[in-house]
Amino acid sequence: MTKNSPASSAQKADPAASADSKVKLSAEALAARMPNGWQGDAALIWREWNFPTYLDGVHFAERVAQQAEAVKHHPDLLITYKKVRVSYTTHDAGGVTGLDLEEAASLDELR
Ligand SMILES: C[C@H](O)[C@H](O)[C@H]1CNC2=NC(N)=NC(=O)C2=N1
Repeated sequence: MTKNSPASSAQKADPAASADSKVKLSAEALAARMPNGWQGDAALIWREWNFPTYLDGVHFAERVAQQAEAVKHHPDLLITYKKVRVSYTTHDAGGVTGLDLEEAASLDELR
């Protein structure tokens, strides 16, 4: 691929397409690439957000779910009072992949 060639249509259409969702990351690779604010291990990564109201958390979870459906990569969502925990793993790979990291890093803008 030459330097100036445009990204493939698949990458433009589906940003998650660029992240490898097939290969489970090693613990070392994961430690080096863990997105800010996230924690976990090679099996699963998670992060919690606090909200002023319960419904603010529910609406955040809805935005996360909408994005998940768009990219066909679905986190677990635990909605509790004024708090939401999002957990990512790639079921098809048996653990955390680059796609999980990419999706996790993107959620701050949905807050
Ligand atoms: C066909 C469909 O895209 C796949 O089953 C997707 C759905 N959402 C998914 N979400 C997650 N977290 N892991 C997967 O392996 C996965 N696979």
